[in-house]
Amino acid sequence: MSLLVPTPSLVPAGTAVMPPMARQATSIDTIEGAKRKAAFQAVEEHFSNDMQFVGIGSGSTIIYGVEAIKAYLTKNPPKNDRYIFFIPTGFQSRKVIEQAGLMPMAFDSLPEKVMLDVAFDGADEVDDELNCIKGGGACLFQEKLVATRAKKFVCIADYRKNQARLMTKWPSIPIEVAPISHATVMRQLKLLGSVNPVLREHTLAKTGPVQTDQGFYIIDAPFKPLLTAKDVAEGKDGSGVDGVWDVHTLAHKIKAISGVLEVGLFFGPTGIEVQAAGGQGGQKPVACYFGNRDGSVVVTRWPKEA
Ligand SMILES: O=C[C@H](O)[C@H](O)[C@H](O)COP(=O)(O)O
Repeated sequence: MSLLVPTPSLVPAGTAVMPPMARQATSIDTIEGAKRKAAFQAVEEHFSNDMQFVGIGSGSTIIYGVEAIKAYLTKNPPKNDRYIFFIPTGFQSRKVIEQAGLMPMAFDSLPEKVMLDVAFDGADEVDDELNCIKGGGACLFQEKLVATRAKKFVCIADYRKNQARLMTKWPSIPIEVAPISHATVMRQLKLLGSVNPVLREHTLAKTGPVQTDQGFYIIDAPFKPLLTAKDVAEGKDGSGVDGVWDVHTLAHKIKAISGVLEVGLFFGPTGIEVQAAGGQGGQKPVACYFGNRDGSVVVTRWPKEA
């Protein structure tokens, strides 16, 4: 049976509004099963009951991540009734944590020196170097804050998200902007080579632009497929000539536009190195778990195994 990808019941209506081209007809059972399988494997390999602070991302896939954490903790409760605190990346994420009976802690309540033991999240597309596009559900800013604060970031997705380069199947880069600046940011994005950036609106157009948890807007900016660091090392030009960019250069260019709060490109170092790098790109995952149609899970790790 071929149906539209469902809005998960835990996602408040109007929150997870995907860019138009992402709404593809697909088999619900297969995709949801693939995501769930990937989530359980990711949690099995990266979560344990002696952790103290755990980041929880947003979207439909992370719901299975929380289900897997809950299942693990039911079998293996933390010793001495100790709490594990789960740091959400937005409203939906907090609801998912609460509904699982886990203990949320606001990002800005974290003790100053604390690093999260791990942060789990989904992605819209992941390339060969584990750079990610995120923000399909309009949650990229808090996701980047939380990922940047984690000792390791682990991504959970399905096979559709696994591409050699970003912008292969996913149509656009989500960019969170201050409402007053949206028109000027769109003009600047066109100058960078984005052919038709659009202000994301609710499906019901009369309700206006989608607003993020910060009350900001999202612009979805299409670009040509983005070059990886390997492409650049091999001599390909990612400086924007003919609208061809590499991930790092484009992310920095967009972030520098006045009015941009955050760009939905996660790149840069992994783990604790991120702090030294100032957290510019968020961080990319140390591993991404892609659930497949046949029930298998492909794991890509960074740095790549030899
Ligand atoms: O803004 C939303 C987040 O970046 C999500 O993690 C991303 O869109 C993936 O969502 P889903 O798991 O629903 O595909």
